[in-house]
Amino acid sequence: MGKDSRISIEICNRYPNDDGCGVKITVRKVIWKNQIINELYGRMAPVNEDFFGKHNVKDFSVAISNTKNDIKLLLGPVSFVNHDCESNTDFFPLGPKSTTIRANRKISIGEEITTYYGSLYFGYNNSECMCISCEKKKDGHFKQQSPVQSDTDSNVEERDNLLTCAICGSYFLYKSWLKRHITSHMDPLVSCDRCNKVFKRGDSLKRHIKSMHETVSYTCKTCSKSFNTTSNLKRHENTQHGSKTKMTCEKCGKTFTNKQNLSYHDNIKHTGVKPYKCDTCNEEFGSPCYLKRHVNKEH
Ligand SMILES: C[S@@+](CC[C@H](N)C(=O)[O-])C[C@H]1O[C@@H](n2cnc3c(N)ncnc32)[C@H](O)[C@@H]1O
Repeated sequence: MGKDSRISIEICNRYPNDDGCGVKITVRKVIWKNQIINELYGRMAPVNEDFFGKHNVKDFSVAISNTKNDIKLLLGPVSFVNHDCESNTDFFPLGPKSTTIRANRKISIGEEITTYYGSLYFGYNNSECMCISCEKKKDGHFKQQSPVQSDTDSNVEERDNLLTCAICGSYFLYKSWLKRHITSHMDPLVSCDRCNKVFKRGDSLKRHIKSMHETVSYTCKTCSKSFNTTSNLKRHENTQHGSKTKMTCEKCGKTFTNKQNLSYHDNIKHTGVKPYKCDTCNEEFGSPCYLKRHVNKEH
């Protein structure tokens, strides 16, 4: 980092998984709410569930989103930013493969810049998270754990309408979520009888069989090309046969398949107009998608 940089990189011994050579990013000049911290950019490389079979997740700088099917390796300076469940920045995507972060409140000199990796990075519901907010609230890694029981059926405990996993103490609203979670404590269970690929969960195996071995095909009426899912066919029709006229942004030349997406882009990138208001805290956003992301994270 240059002498005039807003941020600096410092040694951080808080997290055992960093093996004594961890770092953190701190602030040297005040960063105001909504300022984009473009020094901390990153490139995202999608990975699939197989990745976890071959690597220890924590060997990498990995950002995991809220669904197990949308996992991205995050590379570049942003990967030095640690996670906090009440982070002072959010990811600010720059395109499908790159991102940076944006302050969600004022960050004062000396404060650490933190962000939110998603709810699965440190175990389900971040039950192993060691961030400062979890420490203060006695949550994550600092939460009192339920005692371990030997019988799987007795690993289900109902408390105040929430279900608790007695192995790791994570809470779940629905029994089906808890059941699925419990399989994550077990060894790989199921294998595909057609190609011997191993999966931790039955629903992953089902998805695999459907996409790899069951050749239902959807045919394009214009060029007769076949696709294994309707969404792939739809994407092909839109991109190859131009069923939708492309809309071009006059200010930067970026194209969109519909007027609405062009208008969201114009709000966010060019005009700063924010027509979508959060009912709970009145914060305003340039697109419904940004508003939805805010509501999911904050409320
Ligand atoms: C994306 S890197 C962040 C930078 C990291 N401190 C370093 O020195 O490379 C993610 C790693 O940082 C550590 N870490 C960051 N935030 C954490 C948290 N809230 N709880 C536990 N470990 C955390 C873990 O070792 C994690 O695998």
